[in-house]
Amino acid sequence: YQWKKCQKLPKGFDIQFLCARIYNFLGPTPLPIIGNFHQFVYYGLKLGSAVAVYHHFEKVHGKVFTLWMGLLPTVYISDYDIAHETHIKRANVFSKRFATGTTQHIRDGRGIIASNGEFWQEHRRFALTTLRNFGLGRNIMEEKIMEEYHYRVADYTKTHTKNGAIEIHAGTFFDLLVGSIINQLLISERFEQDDQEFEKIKSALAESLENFGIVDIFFPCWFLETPLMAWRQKKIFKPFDFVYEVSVRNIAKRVAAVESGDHVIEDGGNDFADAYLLKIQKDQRDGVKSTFDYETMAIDVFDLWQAGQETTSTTLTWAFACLLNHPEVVKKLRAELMKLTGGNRTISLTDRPDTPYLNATCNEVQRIASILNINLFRHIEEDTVIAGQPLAAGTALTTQMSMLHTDETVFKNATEFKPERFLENSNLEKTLIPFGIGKRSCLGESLARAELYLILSNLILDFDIEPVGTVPPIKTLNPFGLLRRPPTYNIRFKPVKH
Ligand code: HEM
Repeated sequence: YQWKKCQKLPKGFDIQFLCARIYNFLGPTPLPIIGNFHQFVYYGLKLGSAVAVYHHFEKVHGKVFTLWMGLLPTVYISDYDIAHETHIKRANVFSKRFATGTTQHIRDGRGIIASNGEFWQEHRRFALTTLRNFGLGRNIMEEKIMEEYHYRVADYTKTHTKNGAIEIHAGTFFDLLVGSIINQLLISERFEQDDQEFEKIKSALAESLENFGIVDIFFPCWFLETPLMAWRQKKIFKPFDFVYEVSVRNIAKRVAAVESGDHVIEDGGNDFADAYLLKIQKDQRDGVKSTFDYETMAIDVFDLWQAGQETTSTTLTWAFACLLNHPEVVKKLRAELMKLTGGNRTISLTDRPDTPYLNATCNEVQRIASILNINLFRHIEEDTVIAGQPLAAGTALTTQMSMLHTDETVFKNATEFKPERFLENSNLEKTLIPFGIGKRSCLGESLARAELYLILSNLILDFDIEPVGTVPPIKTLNPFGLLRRPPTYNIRFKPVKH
């Protein structure tokens, strides 16, 4: 690895310079075969979370350090300017997804999250254009979100009212609401409270994501699929298999409905599935070699559903855990929203310029939630230099948002939930990157931002909130998992009489 770097040193580098920088660049000293796994486990047990372990290595080795995951060097960036320089200014080198392990199970290089090259470009562009055509970033999106919001609140009012207030499990409420929004966009279907399939999808995803860890990211997929790893497959693969099965079934149902004439696609269609079928038909008509077929359609839908459901629902569950702990924030929010609406109308996306405190609260929620303990990795295909340090081809690299968002030099008292910090320092927003950075950043950012803004604000405008039982701690349930799960709690929504 070192030899390879020496052979292709960029202009201006010499061996002495390289040696001087090597300790800083390499991070903790790795052992043969296992790399830094043992240090990761040791500090993990000592410090209690993946993010704390990363911060420990950052303190010793700087804002760019390497951990060897077995034989693979993985580089971590925890500085916004370096992240910007690499992911945006030099996007051509830093935009390839590192996708081995479980991400390739089912996908096999397809879908949007784990694909690369032309396939990724085509499918990402298609998904973005299609979602935009169906309203992403426009009024239609707001209408769809608010329709689901009103439906879900009315539904729970009917079934879960106790002493004049709705009492619910927060996670389930946001799961159903957000799951229905993305499902409406994809296949025009809403989930209902007693939907057994939805329950199964949710518990399957929760099981997978709770158990998903370093082994599943870095070990090659073929190895994870061997009988030796059967214990892991049951926990990680099986639940994903079920979610994919549902996607395949939904696509088959739509195709059958179109063929039988029960579903007619008019004017570009009503949802993502319609648009995809039109694209398949068009490519067939034009006789072009196409990567759009029923199988890739099921994988794209599987990717969008997974990426769009769990992330946003998790963030909203974090949001209300924070708000239950901070009634003073709720009071300020209510005052801002009442001043704007007089209690006579709902909050709309066009209110954004007039809701500085709400905007700051959404930012602070995303910072505290930092829903990925471990961000997705990029794959470096050529020798390069980053922050003055040589980097060999074959390295996996990531900007670790969970570290950036808890950097005490940027966000003082980082564990404290304090929306005011974004009002006191307008530069802070720039360093908040919950959706990632660069070409591979989140495809659903504008949808997710709209959901967070509209759902959070309208719930605060319409209801007083109280915990059922004790106030949930602002603490994750799985400090080492990929997705940083929020606490589980029940919440009471008491309608406000305006
Ligand atoms: C609060 C909600 C959300 C958060 C915090 C979030 C965060 C992220 C992050 C951090 C990434 C990886 C970025 C990187 O590699 O640098 C990502 C990728 C992605 N997200 Fe989201 N996301 C959210 C909601 C959504 C929604 C609603 C959708 C779908 C409509 C979506 C679809 C995707 C897709 C398809 C990718 C892969 C993009 C690619 O590889 O080109 N996300 N998201």
